Amino acid sequence: MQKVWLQKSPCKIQGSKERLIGLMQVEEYLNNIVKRDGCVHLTLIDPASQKPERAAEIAKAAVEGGTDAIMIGGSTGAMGQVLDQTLQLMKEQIDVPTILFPGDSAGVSSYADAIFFMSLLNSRDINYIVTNQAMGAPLVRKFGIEPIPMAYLIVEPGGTVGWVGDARLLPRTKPELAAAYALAGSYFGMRYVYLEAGSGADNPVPVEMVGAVKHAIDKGHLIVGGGIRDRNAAAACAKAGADMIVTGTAVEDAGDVRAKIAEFVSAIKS
Ligand SMILES: CC(C)=CCC/C(C)=C/CC/C(C)=C/CC/C(C)=C/COP(=O)(O)OP(=O)(O)O
Ligand SMILES: O=P(O)(O)OC[C@@H](O)CO
Ligand SMILES: [Mg+2]
Repeated sequence: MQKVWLQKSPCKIQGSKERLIGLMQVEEYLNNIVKRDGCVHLTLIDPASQKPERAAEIAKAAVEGGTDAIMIGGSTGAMGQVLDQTLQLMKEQIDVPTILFPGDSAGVSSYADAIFFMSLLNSRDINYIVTNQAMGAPLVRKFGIEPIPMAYLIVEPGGTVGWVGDARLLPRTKPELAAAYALAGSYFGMRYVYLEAGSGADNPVPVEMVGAVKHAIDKGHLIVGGGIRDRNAAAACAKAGADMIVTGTAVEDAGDVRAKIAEFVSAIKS
């Protein structure tokens, strides 16, 4: 596919350096792939898990395997310089968008193209609902990063991110609760919903829940992640209504990153 997000004319954003991409363009790029292929594949890379050079290699192999964009973030570990360096090296190797997936305002880097500007709607902690976002928002503006408004919902078991984000975990057997939160997010104007089982979860979000949430948000876009390890799990989520699939651990653990990504990509794209 032509890289629509790179074709746009340069756009000057107040207070930031000139960038090749402007507001809305990564979101359009992703949405166009959903229209074209039925589903997007996103590779999650945690900058704290390896050296920047290795992260750039993984990103390159992921793009060769057919991933559509790179998400970068982690719920624990250092960000700052490591995040900046990781993104800088990645940008030399890849030609797909880089999207921040931040745990707090320290996860905002000027070297990314976009940010999932998310609120953890089922958190008990105001910091994860709005305070971290308020601390990060001026940086997003200053750096000229494209914010993509997103409702982040954590489902049992929730993993590290469930604990860090103090989530009142959505029960796996209650798709209607997840759908209610997703609907609330869409009424707040969030165009994306992310259903998260937690990185490394034994099982992904149940397909019944994926279907119920997709039905509730209608034209909104649904991202599903956590515990997706093989083509069957990825295909089941896509078939149930996920517009985008995230894989992190399976890619980190893969001997052959390119082949592992190709497995996911062929499973989810029509
Ligand atoms: C928009 C801004 C500036 C901040 C958002 C702040 C929010 C809502 C954070 C949600 C909670 C959180 C800690 C999210 C981290 C996102 C993430 C990278 C999860 C994946 O991390 P894991 O892989 O589960 O955890 P490890 O990093 O421990 O591997
Ligand atoms: O590491 P995995 O299990 O693929 O999970 C990815 C993502 O949903 C975590 O935020
Ligand atoms: Mg992780």
